[in-house]
Amino acid sequence: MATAETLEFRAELKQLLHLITHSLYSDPEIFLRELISNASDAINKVKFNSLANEDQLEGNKDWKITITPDKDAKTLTISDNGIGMSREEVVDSLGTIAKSGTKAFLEAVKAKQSSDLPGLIGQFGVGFYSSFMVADKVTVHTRPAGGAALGVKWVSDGQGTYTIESAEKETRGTDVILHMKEESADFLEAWRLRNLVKKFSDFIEHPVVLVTREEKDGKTETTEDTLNSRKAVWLRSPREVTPEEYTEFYKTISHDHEPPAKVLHFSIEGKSEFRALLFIPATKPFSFDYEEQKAGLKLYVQRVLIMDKCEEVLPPYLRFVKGVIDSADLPLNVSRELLQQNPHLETIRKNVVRNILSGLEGLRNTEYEKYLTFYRGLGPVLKEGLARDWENREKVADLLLFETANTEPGKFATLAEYVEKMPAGQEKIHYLTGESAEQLRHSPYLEAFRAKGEDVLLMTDPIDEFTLPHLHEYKGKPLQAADKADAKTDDGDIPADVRESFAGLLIAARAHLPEVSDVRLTKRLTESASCLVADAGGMSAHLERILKRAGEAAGSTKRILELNPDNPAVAALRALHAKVPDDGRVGNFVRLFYEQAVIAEGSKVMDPSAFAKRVNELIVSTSSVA
Ligand SMILES: Nc1ncnc2c1ncn2[C@@H]1O[C@H](COP(=O)(O)OP(=O)(O)OP(=O)(O)O)[C@@H](O)[C@H]1O
Repeated sequence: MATAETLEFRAELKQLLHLITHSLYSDPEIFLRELISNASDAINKVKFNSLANEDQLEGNKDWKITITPDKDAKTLTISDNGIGMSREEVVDSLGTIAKSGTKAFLEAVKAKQSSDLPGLIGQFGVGFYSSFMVADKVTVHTRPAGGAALGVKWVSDGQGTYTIESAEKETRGTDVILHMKEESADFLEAWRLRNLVKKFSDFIEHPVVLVTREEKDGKTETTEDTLNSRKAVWLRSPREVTPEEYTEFYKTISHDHEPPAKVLHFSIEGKSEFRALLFIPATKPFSFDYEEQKAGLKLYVQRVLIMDKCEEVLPPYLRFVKGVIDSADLPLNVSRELLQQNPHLETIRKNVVRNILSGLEGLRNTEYEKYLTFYRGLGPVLKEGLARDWENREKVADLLLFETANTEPGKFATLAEYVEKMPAGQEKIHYLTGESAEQLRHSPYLEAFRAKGEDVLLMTDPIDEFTLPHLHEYKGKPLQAADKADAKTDDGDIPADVRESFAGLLIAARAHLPEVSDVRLTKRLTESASCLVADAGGMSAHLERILKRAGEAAGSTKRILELNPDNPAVAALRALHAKVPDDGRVGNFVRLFYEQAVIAEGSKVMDPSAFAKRVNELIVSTSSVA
């Protein structure tokens, strides 16, 4: 049998423990919520396993989580008769940290001011390790089903190493023994524990029992007192549940430190019966950028937890939603494969999606500021639905917000509002993508639309380039990129004589500019001299920049240079070319029109010093005083 071994925590865990033990955590009391939640999960796991193999229970199914304070020994013990852990599981679970984004999270923490740290760590959710906020030593004594000899003891002071040794344990399950720090001694008071369980863990479905011992007449009297009301929140009537109870439940399942923006609590009856309790977060959780986020809800079948993250009931673009589904119809011993084919699941999923989307709509209509905060963080995730949820894409589109050429900076319009304000004769929804709304507002592409009184959506999320094309149209109006070729705004309306007079210049310009696929006249511009447009099916300049930044070999697609024949500079160049076709300046000036257009679309000119030289030559040639 293996004896005591001292092992090192994995590097990331060491750093995390360092942060925790240096009391950067604002809320040490949450350790109790985390440990009770782990104990409850452990009971759910063995309960689930026993569906297939009752031997696992070893006759021990009087489900219970006990909290035992011992003021003399200064310990607080949280015990469960759950699944327990084998030696390997202890090393895997308590010596390493499984969260995928821990490294990135720690990098981010390093870059922040120390005053921001408590909030950040709280949001990341440190689970078991939060014990070290209140204890200077933690002992875990645990064993899985299979007999006392499988017992294992894990001990650590959270400083970098832990020891692990075999230690017989009579009953299956886990004892977590916290050796409390001096300043955390008040967590050994019964009243304190009572209040905390009521506050954090009232809804835990298994009894949370406070065990106190008192010396009376030379004898030790033990009292057991169940502290929680054990009513699963989702099974209660929404009228009976207080906002605080919802919030505490949400915090337990999400690790979020803020209350949710919206609670959706509903039940469906009929062919498929189920209850759902879903939460929409107030902001993008900090961990969203650092951990892989899988969509999923807790799936209960008749109050037994079947799956902690059932992906089948929630599409990936709604992965920010947390919550519970409790179904009456699914079989208890369902496997993931069988589950996928179960028709009830499809009904659940459809209902869940419909309720979330209308919940978001309700939030937008009644609590706009809250919606805005949610949307600023999670709008880009929601937008994935345009591409991924064909059936609901118009509903997703209803929820989107855009700045437009006409909105005040920082204010938004919905697509429905945009369409409502479209003047008679406007057939398409125009949009322009780029880095910032401010930059786009100055774009020459807006000129002709402005002149016609038509508005343009300004899209600044990188994901817009990928998701918007999937929408195709909204309320029967096709979407059209303002910087892409469109028959309406192209040179069709230009009088034949104007075209004829420019023909020579256009031929010369094409010869001077191998980087464009064509040079032509346009009605798109009313003030500027030139702009670049992509072919109808081509890639916009913005998308090309995004792909290049992401290291994708996008290559450069050639765009079309459009010249505004009414612009005085373009007209002057036409006159110069008509008079002296081989004047050396023609090539330079054509290139300047091209470079202006490159700058206007938000890209960089290839050779800035040559550009400056051309401008300077122009200044010299036109500044001579007669
Ligand atoms: N009481 C327990 N019984 C059995 N296993 C446990 C117990 N407590 C912790 N574990 C194991 O240790 C792992 C790590 O626990 P920890 O609280 O750090 O994270 P978690 O519970 O997996 O994640 P989260 O806190 O985000 O829910 C758990 O996933 C579980 O496998």
